[in-house]
Amino acid sequence: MKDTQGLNVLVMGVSGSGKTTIGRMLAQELAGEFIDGDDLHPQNNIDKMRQGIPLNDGDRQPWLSKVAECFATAKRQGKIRVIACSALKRQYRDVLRSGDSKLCTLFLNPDPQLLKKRMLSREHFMPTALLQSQLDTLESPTGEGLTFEYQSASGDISAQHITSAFLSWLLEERIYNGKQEI
Ligand SMILES: Nc1ncnc2c1ncn2[C@@H]1O[C@H](COP(=O)(O)OP(=O)(O)OP(=O)(O)O)[C@@H](O)[C@H]1O
Ligand SMILES: O=C(O)[C@H](O)[C@@H](O)[C@H](O)[C@H](O)CO
Repeated sequence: MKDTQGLNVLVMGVSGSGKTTIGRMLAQELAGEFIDGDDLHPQNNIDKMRQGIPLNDGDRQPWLSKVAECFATAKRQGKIRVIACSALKRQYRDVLRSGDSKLCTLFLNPDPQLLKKRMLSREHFMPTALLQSQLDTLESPTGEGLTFEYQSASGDISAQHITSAFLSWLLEERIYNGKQEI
């Protein structure tokens, strides 16, 4: 066992997949810090999405660098940090892993109908019309290291249940035991 405490978790998925809800819960359970990646977007990215225009690689690049830097800082300081960030493509996640090569990922992957229902019933800058472009852009992280996927295709599963399943996975995989890196 290492004597340094520290863990970085990426909670990823398309819009409405539950990143903020579950990321916040997870950070609380881990007694760590939560950052919503949406708060790190430059204003022009928010404006673009608000207008119903999907972001492109160039728009996301400075934003991903910021998120990677947040992971790198936590790593240096031995902190526990959970960041909600869509991280839709493999190349985006590679940028994030440049901040911490041992980054753990929770991939939230609900059924598109459920996503649509959730997005229609909330107040948010992201229009529901952008959901399809999010789904089209998504490259599954399955098979990438230190990744746990939660697919709730058969219906809504509580955020608490998903959070607990991820915490159990961290323990089973001997990644983190609630006190320190294993
Ligand atoms: N497991 C869940 N069960 C039921 N409702 C959920 C669950 N997770 C999230 N929600 C609800 O779905 C909506 C979207 O969740 P949330 O904002 O956490 O998603 P998000 O991935 O952060 O979205 P975005 O990236 O668009 O900000 C919210 O209204 C939230 O309360
Ligand atoms: O990469 C992207 O296209 C963005 O990060 C979006 O995913 C939104 O920020 C988020 O979902 C807010 O609804």
